[in-house]
Amino acid sequence: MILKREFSFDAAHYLPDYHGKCERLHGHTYRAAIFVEGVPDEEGMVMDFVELKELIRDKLLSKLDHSCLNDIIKRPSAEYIALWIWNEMMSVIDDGRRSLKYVQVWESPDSSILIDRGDFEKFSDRLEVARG
Ligand SMILES: Nc1nc2c(c(=O)[nH]1)N=C([C@H](O)[C@H](O)COP(=O)(O)OP(=O)(O)OP(=O)(O)O)CN2
Ligand SMILES: [Zn+2]
Repeated sequence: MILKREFSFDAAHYLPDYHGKCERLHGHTYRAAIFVEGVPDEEGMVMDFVELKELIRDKLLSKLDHSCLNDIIKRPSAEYIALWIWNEMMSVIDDGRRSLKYVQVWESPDSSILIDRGDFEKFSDRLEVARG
């Protein structure tokens, strides 16, 4: 079974080296979704939605909401934001019985990226995290 929790955050960003309006600082109300695959436990749950909500708040929203994403990720395209979210969440989701299945990030209601484990393994080395 695949469980999903969606959430949103407001953030500013600009795309370095992009030739067009997005190279200038601007903002989005991003939407994102975490998909967890697993089997129901003795309580009948793949994962407790309350636990997932708290992990999203502590691991993601505390850093992303009302941030400038370029302070966190050097090239904050939706693609790289999804890789960053995967990197933050995989260790707290994966426990042998359940695992992170997909991360989806919407930059606008009509534009989103969906990544899976294979994408993370292939492209995580391209993720440049801003430091300091
Ligand atoms: N594959 C990607 N393409 C683009 C990304 C991205 O993350 N991945 N990001 C951008 C910019 O961030 C840009 O802000 C998005 O612009 P747009 O799609 O035009 O969205 P708007 O909501 O600003 O659209 P309006 O029509 O201006 O309201 C570009 N490409
Ligand atoms: Zn943008």
